[in-house]
Amino acid sequence: MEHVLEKRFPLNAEDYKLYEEVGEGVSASVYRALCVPLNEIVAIKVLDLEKCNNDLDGIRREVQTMSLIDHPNVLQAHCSFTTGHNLWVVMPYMAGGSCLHIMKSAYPEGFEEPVIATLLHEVLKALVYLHAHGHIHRDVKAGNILLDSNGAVKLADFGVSACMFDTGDRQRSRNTFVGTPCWMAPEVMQQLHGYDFKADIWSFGITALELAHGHAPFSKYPPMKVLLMTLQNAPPGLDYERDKRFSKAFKELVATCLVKDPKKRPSSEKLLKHHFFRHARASKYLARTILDGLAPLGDRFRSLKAKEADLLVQNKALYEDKDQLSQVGLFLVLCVNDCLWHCLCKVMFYEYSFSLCHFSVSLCLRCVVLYVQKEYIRGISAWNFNLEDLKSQAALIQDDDIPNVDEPQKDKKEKVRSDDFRDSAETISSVTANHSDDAPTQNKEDGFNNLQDLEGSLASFPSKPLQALKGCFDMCEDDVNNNSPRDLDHDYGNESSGPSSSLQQNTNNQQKKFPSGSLLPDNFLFPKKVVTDGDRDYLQTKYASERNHSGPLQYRQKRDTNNLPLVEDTSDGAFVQRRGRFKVTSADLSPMGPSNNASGPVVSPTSPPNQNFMAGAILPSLQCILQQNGLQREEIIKLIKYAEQSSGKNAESVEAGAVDSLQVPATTREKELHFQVVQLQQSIGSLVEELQRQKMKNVQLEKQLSSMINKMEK
Ligand SMILES: Nc1ncnc2c1ncn2[C@@H]1O[C@H](COP(=O)(O)OP(=O)(O)OP(=O)(O)O)[C@@H](O)[C@H]1O
Repeated sequence: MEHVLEKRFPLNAEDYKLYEEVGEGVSASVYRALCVPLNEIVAIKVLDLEKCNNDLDGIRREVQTMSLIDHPNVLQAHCSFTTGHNLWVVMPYMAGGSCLHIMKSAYPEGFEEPVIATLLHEVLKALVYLHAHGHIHRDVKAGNILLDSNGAVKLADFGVSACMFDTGDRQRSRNTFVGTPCWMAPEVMQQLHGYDFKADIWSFGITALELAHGHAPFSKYPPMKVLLMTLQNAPPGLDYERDKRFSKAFKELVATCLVKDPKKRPSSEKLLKHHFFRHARASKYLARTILDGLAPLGDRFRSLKAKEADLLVQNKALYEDKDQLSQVGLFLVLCVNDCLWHCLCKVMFYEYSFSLCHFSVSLCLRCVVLYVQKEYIRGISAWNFNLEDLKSQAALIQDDDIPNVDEPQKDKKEKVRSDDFRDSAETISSVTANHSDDAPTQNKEDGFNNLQDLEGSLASFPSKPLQALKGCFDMCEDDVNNNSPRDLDHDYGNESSGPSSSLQQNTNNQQKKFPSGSLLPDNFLFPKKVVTDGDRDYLQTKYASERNHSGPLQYRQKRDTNNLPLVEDTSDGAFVQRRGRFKVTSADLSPMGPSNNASGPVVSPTSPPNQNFMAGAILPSLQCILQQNGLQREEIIKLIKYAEQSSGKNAESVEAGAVDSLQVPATTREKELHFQVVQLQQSIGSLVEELQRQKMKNVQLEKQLSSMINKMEK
């Protein structure tokens, strides 16, 4: 055990000399510094309290936790004090930096297995210690695993940790929706029964995959999609084919951690005995292998930051160009004849046929384009999305991985080239739940397609589901309560110390600061280039660091530079492009229209060849607009169903009514739906309140019961 506290670090800013910046997180910048009286190099995390005033509770928790813990694998704070409006947390300087930064600098494809085993072993020891002392870390990820120059590994960042021994309001924080989406356990997202230490085991499993691949599963997707994918899909894992370089033991370890039912996950203590850790070496091994030859941390940090800043500039320019391009595209498409539109409609909006088909039948092209434009704008305001966020969410998500990167494990024989974001319904022949016997067979076509599942998932959120989702994952119950019609604190004596920020505040903060995972802000567009790998063309990120190595609250937006189609496989089925729920085949894109659709309108073969190009420019925009609209429509139907059910009406007639209501003219329909949504929000609000009240009663009753049992036992 280290006994650094005995050294008595001074509590005065003048006793420290700040050197270069070595890290940046959502809430803080970290500097290398010299503690002058002790002549010791330290790291100082500087938090601007004025900027963090919505999360003082989190900061207090972090500082408290960091000063009380004492384990060689947990980053302990030497001391902390305020200076001006800043809080300084003085801690040991970890000269190797975080595993994430090491990967970004030198191992973009991830580490070798012995390195991973060694890292994970050390991290697991930290978790065993934390769990034994009642702490849930809640943000285990490569960005929070720090290495010292001698290879020592420490788990850092207790900003969102929680204590299992907390009671009252602090206990409620265990039901809080915090963490980083890609690493977040399903039960943390679901908010059904709260969660415990096992949430860290899930994040540990995701971290294992992150260390193996250089990025976490789903890291390229926006948070909302990550949530849905985590909840709906079979857990991610190491792929039998793609991850051949990894041992069976490693695959098993990952599979053991990534089981959806937390009860079926092992405890950290049990996991420590897993045979995979027989491969673990002493931490010095890390110094020899991954740290050797690396530039000093400050330099690495600076160059990563510069590289990402460059990308930001490039992509901003590209994005602006692209905006202009799509305006031109819109104009051009307006000039294209209806015939082409009908063809495209069939191709692109095939899956929306139930509600959108009539556009292609009865509306002219100009109306369609105007309609989708209007819907797009309406969509933004209707759900009160931040425009940039919405653009990101709607961004055409492209698989920049070699196929099956993060695909859930499947039985080798039954493995189809399915992926939630790759597959269309017809390509899915079977998907077996992987190691998790509770993981149901999934509809993996798209994270949004299974209405029932989605409904279930969303219904389980503590407050307005969409708001919970778009709250960017750092929302606590207080935020929720602030949005409910009545203040729960009134009923339950809240010490009101929790964050009281609105979602908007969170979003704003997030735009100002960049999480540790990345040195860049949100809403940042990444270019991809088409590269050729053997006989397969695919879009590749320009830099490995383009992925969403996000800290809490962050996600990355990805777009190709020029809307080039993602060529996944030009052989069977000739998939040219698959984005979200859409699938476009090369046949579909042919001027003859989709060959397998006899009823589909046919484009004149004499159509000018540049029509496809023009259409290509506009298709992606239309795709995302319609995707958003489709989602919103589904949400509205669900909300209507939900409210009607809760007021005792017949669900079937509601659904019929909801669908019928989609057929009436847009303005009337909008008004009606809007009214119903307001009503629904109100009734959901009161249901949530009631649920919370019952939960609290339950907790109190449980406490009374256990104290009675205790008394009786005595
Ligand atoms: N003691 C340390 N020594 C060296 N580098 C550090 C140290 N502590 C933190 N860092 C670097 O600074 C980055 C940000 O620190 P930290 O994670 O504590 O900030 P944060 O705002 O809580 O970040 P986030 O919540 O985004 O993970 C880390 O990812 C790491 O690269």
